[in-house]
Order: sequence, then C-alpha cells, then structure tokens
Amino acid sequence: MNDKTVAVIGAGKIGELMLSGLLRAGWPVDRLLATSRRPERAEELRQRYGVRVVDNLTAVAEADVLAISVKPQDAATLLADIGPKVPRDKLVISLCAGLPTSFFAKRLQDGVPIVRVMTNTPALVDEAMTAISAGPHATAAHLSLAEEMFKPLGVTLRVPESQQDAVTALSGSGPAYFYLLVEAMVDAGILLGLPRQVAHDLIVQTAIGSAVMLRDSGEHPVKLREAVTSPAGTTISAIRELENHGVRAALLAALEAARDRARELAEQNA
Ligand SMILES: NC(=O)C1=CN([C@@H]2O[C@H](COP(=O)(O)OP(=O)(O)OC[C@H]3O[C@@H](n4cnc5c(N)ncnc54)[C@H](OP(=O)(O)O)[C@@H]3O)[C@@H](O)[C@H]2O)C=CC1
Ligand SMILES: O=C(O)[C@@H]1CCC=N1
Repeated sequence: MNDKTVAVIGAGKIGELMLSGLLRAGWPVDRLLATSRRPERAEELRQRYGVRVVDNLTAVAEADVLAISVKPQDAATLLADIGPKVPRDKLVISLCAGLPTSFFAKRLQDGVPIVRVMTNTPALVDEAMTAISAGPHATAAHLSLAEEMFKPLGVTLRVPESQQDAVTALSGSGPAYFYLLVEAMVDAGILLGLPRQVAHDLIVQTAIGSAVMLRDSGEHPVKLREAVTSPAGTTISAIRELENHGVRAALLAALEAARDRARELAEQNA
C-alpha cells in the first residue's frame, strides 16, 4: 500500500462509503481525512471511524489526494474556496455525477492532475462498480493510485471520460433500479397472498442467486432466462406481461433520461 493521505471532501453518503471501505481494506486511519459542512456530521464521522475531520483548506494542505464527493450543485462553491489553493503535486479525484474534468481544470491551477470516478453504493459491502477516467494531467501513476483506492471497494474499470455520463446512468444509478424492482416484486408477493417478510426473503435471495450466476456462469443473460422459461409454463406468462407493459422500452428510456440528466447537471453548473 502506498503512503498517501486521502481527504474525502464532503463526506456524505458516498464519501462515508469511501472512508469505511478504505478502513476495512486496512488503509491507516491517520492517512485519512474528512471534511463536512455541518459540525454534527463531523462529530458523527469522528465517532464512527475515529477519522480526523478538518476544514477544507486544512485537508488541501495536508492530504495528497482530494476526493471531491460533494453534490454537483455544491462543487462550484467548494472549488471557489479551495481551487486556487490546490498545489500541482496533489491528485484531485472527482466523484461528482455529470461534471466533466474540465469543470475542475477551470477552477484549479494549471497542471493539477484530475481523475474522474463513478462508483456506486454497493461499496458498502465491497461490491461497488467503479469506473475511472483520466482527466487533464493525470498520468498512469495517478490512475493506478485511484485504482488502489477503489479496488478494495469492489470492481474497477477504466473508461474514457466521454463514457462517464453513460456509466453514471448504468452503474452509478443502477442499484436504485434493482431496489425498485425488488420493491415492486415484494408488493407482487403481497398481492399473491404471501406475508411481506416471506416475499422479501424469496426475492432478495433470488436476486442474489441470479446476480451470482450472471457474474460466475459466463453465460449470456438470454441463455440464463431461457433456462428458466419452460414451454407453456409460468415464466413465459409473466414475460408476456412484462413485454406488454413495455418494461424493456421503459429501461431504455430511463437510462437515456439518467444520461441526459448527467449532461444537464454539467450544463447547469458549468
Ligand atoms: N449517492 C450515490 O449513489 C452516488 C453519488 N455520487 C456522487 O457523489 C457525490 C455525493 O453524493 P452523495 O454522497 O449522495 O451526497 P450527500 O449529500 O450525501 O454528500 C455530500 C456531502 O458534501 C457536503 N458538502 C457540501 N458542500 C460542502 C463543502 N463546501 N465543504 C464540505 N462539505 C460539503 C454535504 O454537507 P451537508 O450534509 O451539509 O449537505 C454532504 O454531507 C455527488 O456528486 C454524486 O453525484 C456518485 C455515485 C453514486
Ligand atoms: O442520483 C445521482 O445523481 C447520483 C449519481 C449516481 C447515483 N446517484
């Protein structure tokens, strides 16, 4: 493990997932810093993780890596404070949806390396999907450092920055789509007369089993679905309804909308 100090700037939901994941992976707590806007949040982070919570400028001065995990709408205000004070020997990692690395480059001194990352909430169980892109001045060593930070939280992949809005629509927001499906299927179980807890347990384990098969069997999802779908059986009756209700088209439109929203966030916060 390297000897870098990482500051999570704006340790909210995603920032906390980073902190806790790095600690689980053995990152020394004295090489982690966090910042927060609210004193009660700072206290919560200190209590929970024993991490030092400092102000943004102290984090800039002391850390080698600045992981920006504020909302895209808060990034300009933050950068107005810290941007001109970030020296060129630091690495800035943005976790912000939508914002291109050019947004940060404009607000930092010329030469500060920037990496853009899109991760997701399964980081909580070390099953995140994290996509990493080089921005201005980011070298192979900077990308490796970003990978070293996110690998313990799950799987990492390098993508060109031009793909990051699509990545955000698929894997960044993706957990929410699966949770919504589970919620709807549990409700369907209620409709069919099952107790809520039974419906929940059936669907959660079915989701886990299906996900592990998708990952480990090496089979195409169509093959896996065909193996469940017996001639004149139950599954095809359900699939006819899913197709009748346009679930496939809804997913195409939904992910396109998420991608468009990422673009809009960039335009609104340019
Ligand atoms: N949630 C998710 O699943 C994912 C989110 N992201 C991205 O991660 C980023 C954070 O999202 P999320 O964690 O959900 O949001 P949160 O609102 O939970 O976290 C952002 C945190 O930043 C704090 N903050 C804002 N401005 C400042 C500042 N100037 N100085 C210090 N702290 C500040 C906020 O404080 P306060 O509590 O006062 O608001 C908040 O605690 C976003 O850019 C989002 O696009 C990326 C992938 C997945
Ligand atoms: O909804 C959002 O904007 C953030 C980015 C990806 C997941 N959550």
